[in-house]
Amino acid sequence: MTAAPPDALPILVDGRPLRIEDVVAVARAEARVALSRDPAFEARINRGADFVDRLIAEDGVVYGVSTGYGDSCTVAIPPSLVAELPHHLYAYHGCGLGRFLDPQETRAVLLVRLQSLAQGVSGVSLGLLRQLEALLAHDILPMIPAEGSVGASGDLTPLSYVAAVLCGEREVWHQGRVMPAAEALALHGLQPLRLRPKEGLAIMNGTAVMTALACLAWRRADYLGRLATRITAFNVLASAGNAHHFDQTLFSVKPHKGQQRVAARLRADLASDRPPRNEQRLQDRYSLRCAPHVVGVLEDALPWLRTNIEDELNSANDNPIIDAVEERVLHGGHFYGGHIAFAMDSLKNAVANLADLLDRQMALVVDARYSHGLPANLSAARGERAALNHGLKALQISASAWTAEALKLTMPASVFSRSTECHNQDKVSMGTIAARDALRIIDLTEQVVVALLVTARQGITLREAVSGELKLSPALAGMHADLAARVPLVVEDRALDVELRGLLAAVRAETWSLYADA
Ligand SMILES: N[C@@H](Cc1ccc(O)cc1)C(=O)O
Repeated sequence: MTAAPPDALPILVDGRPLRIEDVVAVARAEARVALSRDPAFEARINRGADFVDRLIAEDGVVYGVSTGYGDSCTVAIPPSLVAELPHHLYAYHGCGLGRFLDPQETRAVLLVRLQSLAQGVSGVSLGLLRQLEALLAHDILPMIPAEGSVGASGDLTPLSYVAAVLCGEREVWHQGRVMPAAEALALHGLQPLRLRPKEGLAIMNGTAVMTALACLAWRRADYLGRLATRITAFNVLASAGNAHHFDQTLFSVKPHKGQQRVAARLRADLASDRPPRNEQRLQDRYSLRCAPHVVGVLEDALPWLRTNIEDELNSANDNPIIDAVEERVLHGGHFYGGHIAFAMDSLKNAVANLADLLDRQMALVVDARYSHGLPANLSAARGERAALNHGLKALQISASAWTAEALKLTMPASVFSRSTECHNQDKVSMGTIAARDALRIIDLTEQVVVALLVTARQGITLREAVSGELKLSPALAGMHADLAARVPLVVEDRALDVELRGLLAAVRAETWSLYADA
């Protein structure tokens, strides 16, 4: 993937709120970023940086500007060395390890940091904002190691890689390869920055990495909730289940709005109207009957998760905050990512529960004891070849492995706060770890989802073979036909991994439009 096309929609950064969708569009290179050229905006930014300059000249001492950082704030830096200080900040934080953020994640980080600095209270120059804009415009992506942030004092270590690249140091991903940052800047006629006194802290002392990852996780979780709902509908039909578990009156007495929406989606998919006075089969197992109660937890959480994520996205999450209007320096802890930590720990739980729900549904549908007439392992082989073929047996085992791994990762990260940095940072959020866990759980849940898409493709066809043609709603018929085109019916045993990877790519691309209700 490369930079957004020049005619892509611009997302204006001028200090006004952005939404998760804006971050996702920039991450996916579907939109480009335009920093405001409005003179009032530019004046507001310059005023902050000018105030910091004046303050140093007039007062001599400003935390993090003419002192050491954090616990070292009692150390005064000699005036002749102050200019070197911000470069030391990113230099000694260059100790990140682990995987590198991928291009989508990195673009999201750049935009999220730009959005925070554009609030105009971080005391940075317009030149710094423009350099961030230029990295996005030319798709010059700092190689950012994912590990090494405690998520308070923000994402100091990973963001040191952004600071260094702005100054022409360390490495970037550009034009399909890793290259020195200086080379990439030169290719586009960009000058490395020389950071002004407060600018190292302003770039690094914030929550941009965890917030960027949270935006991407939220979007994928939203789609997973929809997929889990659609897959439940397929499994109800494949296993000759009871569509009336999702009855409107039934859900009118349980007022969770998201849960009601999931039930309504299932009603629409199953084209079910009023249940008869007495059902032939009274109650299906919980993984089918309680699907709205499981998917609904995510559905009801998504709006408040959005609020938390977007409030962080639109915040000045830096320290100190520079109030150039009242001419004050406000020392606080806005780099503390507690809301993102809690949001991501919660999202982990809700998404892993989707994996668990779907894994249990698959266990029912592949088991001839519970599937009401479907062949064992959903094998389509007939006659003497039936003995030879094992259908989806291994796929169900794999789905259980992916589910177990997702569930294992739901341990909250935010409760593992440690006192660090000589007890200055004695309570920290671990929000970046929570966000990374959330993404991993989402990866695993997407894998469970594609196993279930193969199950749905197989299960619906085999139900029709057993019970005659099903009257599928147009949405289900269309999606089943699409799945059938992607995955030929499994009759003779075959390796499914290539098809599964194809389905994974389709999930990541949000290929199927699912539910226009919200
Ligand atoms: N985040 C700390 C500053 C800090 C920066 C870098 C460090 O290595 C340590 C601490 C504060 O604002 O109080």
